[in-house]
Amino acid sequence: MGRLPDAVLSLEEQARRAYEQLHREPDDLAKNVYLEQLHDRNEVLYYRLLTDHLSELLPIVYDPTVGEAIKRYSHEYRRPRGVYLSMDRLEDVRPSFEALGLGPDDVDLLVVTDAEEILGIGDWGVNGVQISVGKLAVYTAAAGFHPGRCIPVVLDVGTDNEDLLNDPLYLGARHSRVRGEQYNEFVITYLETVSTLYPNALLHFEDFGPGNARRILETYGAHYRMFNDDMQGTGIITLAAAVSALKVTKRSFSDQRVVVFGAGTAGVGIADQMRQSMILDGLPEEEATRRVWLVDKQGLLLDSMRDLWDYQQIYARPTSETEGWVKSGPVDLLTTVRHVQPTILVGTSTARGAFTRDVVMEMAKHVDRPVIFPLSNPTERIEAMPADVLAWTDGRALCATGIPVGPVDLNGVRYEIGQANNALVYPGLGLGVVVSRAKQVTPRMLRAAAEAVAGQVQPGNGEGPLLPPVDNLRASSARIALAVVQAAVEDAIGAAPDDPVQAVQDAMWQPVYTRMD
Ligand SMILES: NC(=O)C1=CN([C@@H]2O[C@H](COP(=O)(O)OP(=O)(O)OC[C@H]3O[C@@H](n4cnc5c(N)ncnc54)[C@H](O)[C@@H]3O)[C@@H](O)[C@H]2O)C=CC1
Ligand SMILES: CC(=O)C(=O)O
Ligand SMILES: [Mg+2]
Repeated sequence: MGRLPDAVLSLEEQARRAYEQLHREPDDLAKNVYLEQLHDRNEVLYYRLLTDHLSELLPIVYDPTVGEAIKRYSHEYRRPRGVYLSMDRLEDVRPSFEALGLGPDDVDLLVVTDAEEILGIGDWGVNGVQISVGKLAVYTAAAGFHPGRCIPVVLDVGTDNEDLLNDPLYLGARHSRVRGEQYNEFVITYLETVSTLYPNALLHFEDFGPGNARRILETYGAHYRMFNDDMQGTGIITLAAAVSALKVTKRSFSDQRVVVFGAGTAGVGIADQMRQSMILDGLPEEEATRRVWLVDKQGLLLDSMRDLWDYQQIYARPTSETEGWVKSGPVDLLTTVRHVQPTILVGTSTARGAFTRDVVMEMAKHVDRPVIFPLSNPTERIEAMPADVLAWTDGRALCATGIPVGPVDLNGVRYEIGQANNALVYPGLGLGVVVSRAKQVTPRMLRAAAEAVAGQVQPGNGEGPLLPPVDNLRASSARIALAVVQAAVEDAIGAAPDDPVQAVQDAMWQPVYTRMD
């Protein structure tokens, strides 16, 4: 008694006050820290704010500010959030989850990272837990996942980041990154534990290094309900943006030549989706593979190179094809563009500014409407800004970016830039998996999600965005979820609810206080 002021505020009034407080924070990182503290103090209020101001606050709790928050995590740390699993204590994996007190039907989703390749900023050890937290915030705000039914997880396998290892405040295991058998044992222990304790949950993998990301998905994807966001989520959101771009150019996938710059987890995931779409459009497999060119640090990937990852090899070009392209040394991006004359250029390289004026103008010489997607995150890694790309091409380019970018005004025309970030698709995809209780995430479900995204935009002559706006993410996620439920039923791995539209709505949690009578 006597310990509270007299007034009783509604959730809306509290949200107004929190919004005012947020706006007094001096910069985006401070806003992120403020919101995380609110998240700890009052989860419903946090989500009310996030849901009501999604397009404004998504860049604060998620991409690009989350990158800064991850770098600063051990210094800004206030309270733990999530499950921290250490490679040095395998025996603690199961008890760590059991201690949450959640039963087999209480969990819909786990997001896990080992933080080897966080966004485009590399290895951030245990700090990477914030990418799991950020991805889950998007799941809840964008698709109504109940926050009490989701678990963020970090696999702390050590770090090779010298700054962290030598930072007295670093919160993770203070040794180099463990690989090989011991790493595999850790991952399988995680998979077995969570799939036994929470048999209906979707297992989302985020920001693993390129070798592990693909190997884990390929080895275990058929046995667990799992999804790799960087490979599959990025692949399908980029595919959706490409489908929209082709509505403008009025061409089909079978006419495309695709150059992907940065042939890692995201880049090859995108290449795979593009290739698959060409095959569906009627190209023979071999021909579809030949329509994709990968360029990485060593230049255009060639079959004579001995240092290629196994997943890059199918796209390696015959060395003979490039005869006469260069006097000596690697075939760089500009030379590749000059000879290949791509219709679509994708950037997943983390190399800021790599899509130079020369590269873009060379591409625009050969195609009327160059499709250019600089997808690297965060802002300091983007290959080119759409304002430059549009100016260099006199408004002919069709752009989408990984980070949120405002509209570009050029010669009296306003161009809206779609955000080709997997956040625009994974929440709806996940909701569809949960509603259908699908046992796996199949190619048909992925493609259904991409088509559901692309079906929501009318890009006009290219001035409209290639992807739906973030403001409308809840409605967009519901549409994606419906399409995914349908695809799961067609694949006979999920159940059809009597009324799928209502089932999707019912599954979406709303940030409101529950009555306590
Ligand atoms: N928009 C979106 O939804 C997503 C964007 N990304 C972004 O894509 C980028 C790559 O992410 P991941 O594929 O997960 O990383 P990754 O490490 O698996 O792949 C990066 C690739 O780029 C290559 N690379 C690095 N510097 C290069 C240079 N100067 N020239 C050519 N190639 C270079 C690396 O060798 C590697 O093969 C990051 O910036 C990430 O934020 C990743 C996932 C989703
Ligand atoms: C968006 C995302 O998943 C990434 O940049 O890694
Ligand atoms: Mg990622």
